[in-house]
Amino acid sequence: MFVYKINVLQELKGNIRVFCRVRPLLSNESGAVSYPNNGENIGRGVELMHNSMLHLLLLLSICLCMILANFCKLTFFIFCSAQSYSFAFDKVFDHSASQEDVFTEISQLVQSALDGYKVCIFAYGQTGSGKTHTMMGNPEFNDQKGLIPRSLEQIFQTSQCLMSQGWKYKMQASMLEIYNETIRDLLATSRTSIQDGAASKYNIKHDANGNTQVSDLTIVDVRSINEVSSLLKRAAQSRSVGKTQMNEESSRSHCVFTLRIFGVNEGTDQQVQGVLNLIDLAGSERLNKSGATGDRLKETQAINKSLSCLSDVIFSIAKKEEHIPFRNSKLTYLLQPCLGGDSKTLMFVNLSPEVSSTSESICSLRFAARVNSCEIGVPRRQTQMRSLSQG
Ligand SMILES: Nc1ncnc2c1ncn2[C@@H]1O[C@H](COP(=O)(O)OP(=O)(O)OP(=O)(O)O)[C@@H](O)[C@H]1O
Repeated sequence: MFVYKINVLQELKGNIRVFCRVRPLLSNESGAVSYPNNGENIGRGVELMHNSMLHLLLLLSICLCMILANFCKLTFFIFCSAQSYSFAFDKVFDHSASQEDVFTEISQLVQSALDGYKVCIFAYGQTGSGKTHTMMGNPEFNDQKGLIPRSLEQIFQTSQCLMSQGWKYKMQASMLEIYNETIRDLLATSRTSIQDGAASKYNIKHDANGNTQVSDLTIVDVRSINEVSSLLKRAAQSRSVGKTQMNEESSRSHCVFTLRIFGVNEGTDQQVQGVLNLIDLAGSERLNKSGATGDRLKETQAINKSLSCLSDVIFSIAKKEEHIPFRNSKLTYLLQPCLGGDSKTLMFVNLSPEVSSTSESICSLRFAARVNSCEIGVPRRQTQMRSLSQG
């Protein structure tokens, strides 16, 4: 099949792949991120320089002694005090990477959903680090479109091309957010139904094949990119967004877009069933830095709690523990087939390059390194002959 080579490579690996993206500096603060320019980590490595408080205190006391003993050594100690942290992932995009550059790297992974794989791509990172820019971007402008609109365009274009080989596809879209540990249907037709239904509806269930159903969630048949674009617009208007000290337009929820793809080849009777999950997680943030109070505080606590559950799940998978605490939050339970099943899963870790974000970036990178080391099941194509499924 057309992306056979890539599929085989990913199947052999069985790990969650991680791409890192560093956004450009938005303020005139200086940056703390650099990239290796030689060796095997070109294009894969990222380095952060960090002066921790503990480090500075230690340095100050050493320096005081050094001033008394030998003034010249002071500069040497100041230089040595900044610690460098190096990480390597499957791919690192620096501040100059365009939306198109990023999409080019994932386009074949997206395509494999048409081949019958479950594909899951999610963005993780500190608030304001560029997750929404990476996943959604600004769909109104060609050069600013993010992964979600680009992926959908590609899926529709390719499915059209495959018609000449006998393939016919049916696609269904749904979109939800997890806000304060409650699921909201972003494609529900009125705002009331989004809020009313929250408590009692939307139970998450996984079947034996790892296919996820969320009860009562609106599922829309989509036949063209124009139909999907208007759904994305509708969903964007419903999403919980608020202004924080860290981001003018901060996503206060985890947002999950799902496209189910059913394909049948009229010539060979082969059937495939793929899923594409594209997820923009809410950003982690330090309460003292975000200055959150009232509703924002409650949201921040819910966001941090579910991200901490995600971290617990990743730790358990990495350590190959018998019990993986998927059920501890809605987010981890929803992501169970992507993290513990037979999906092709890719995580973007987004970074803010400012010096003031360094300790948060190091936390994100450590988490990402742990995710990268997780071995999940071998990706599996969902395919069968039409006669078998009918009989
Ligand atoms: N690669 C980039 N190029 C240009 N601007 C960017 C890039 N990444 C992010 N930005 C800008 O940085 C700001 C914050 O980005 P964004 O809203 O995507 O962050 P976020 O991680 O989704 O934050 P939150 O978790 O608070 O929702 C936005 O103004 C966005 O347009």
